[in-house]
Amino acid sequence: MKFTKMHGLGNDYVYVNCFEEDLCSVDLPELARRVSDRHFGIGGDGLILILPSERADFRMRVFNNDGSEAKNCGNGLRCVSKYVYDHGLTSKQTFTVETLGGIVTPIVYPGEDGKVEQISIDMGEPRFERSAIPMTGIPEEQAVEEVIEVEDVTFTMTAVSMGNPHAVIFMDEVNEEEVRLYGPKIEFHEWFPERTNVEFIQIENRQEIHFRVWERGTGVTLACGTGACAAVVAACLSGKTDRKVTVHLAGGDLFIEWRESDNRVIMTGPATEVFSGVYLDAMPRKS
Ligand SMILES: N[C@H](CCC[C@H](N)C(=O)O)C(=O)O
Repeated sequence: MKFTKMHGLGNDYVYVNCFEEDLCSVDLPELARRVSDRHFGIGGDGLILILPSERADFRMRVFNNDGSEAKNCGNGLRCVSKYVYDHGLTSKQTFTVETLGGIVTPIVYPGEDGKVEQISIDMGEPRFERSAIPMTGIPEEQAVEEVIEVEDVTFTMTAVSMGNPHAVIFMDEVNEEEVRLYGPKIEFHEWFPERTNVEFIQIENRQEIHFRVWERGTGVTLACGTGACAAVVAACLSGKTDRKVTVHLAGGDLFIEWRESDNRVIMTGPATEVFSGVYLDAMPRKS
């Protein structure tokens, strides 16, 4: 199986062009687990498929490294957008990509060599209602600056869906130890029947956020695009930032705007193609 290794600010995935590879009979969750293994496989935070779509120009499927399928992936969308333009699957600089969380609209910006350097993606509107996250166990219809408790420790949390679930935790100071300690406990918290991504944010000023993430189905990653969108929406909703914010992630910066005119979230940042290869190990077949 031919693959391409790409990353968005260090959030790295194994990409397969399914216009060329037929994975219809493959056990995709098992393939994601195998190729993501950084010792026995290719290595990555998961597997992303680039597919034809009947509703958009392309379709993206995302599998975390535990094999769970996700409904959206911001860093993945920027890499898919770069891939389809750089590899000639489209000559358009703006197009549509279907995800399980909805259809998004990337705009790619090629550099002097004609290869895409920056990508802006209209990620659509954030959603807060319980049913959209999904969330259970709270009386309110939305969780905005809700107090969430894990093992006698309480946090202030806002839940936002960007097609996938995010629990944004406001911290006075973000540290890696607390991300690793409390991330999984909140990911599996009883309020989130489908688990959740967990963003820990520290407000630097009205235009900057310090950000770390524990991703559902993967754990600590260097960046999370949908999480950065959710973090800006949560911070702005609480009056802590403006609508245009630079998010400082472990792997680099993303620029996020929660546009007042149409309530849509625009994510801008880079994408990198690292190498291509052929995966020679046995392909897991659907049982
Ligand atoms: N772990 C996420 C999927 C990947 C999202 C993240 N890598 C991004 O860039 O948005 C989930 O299960 O919803």
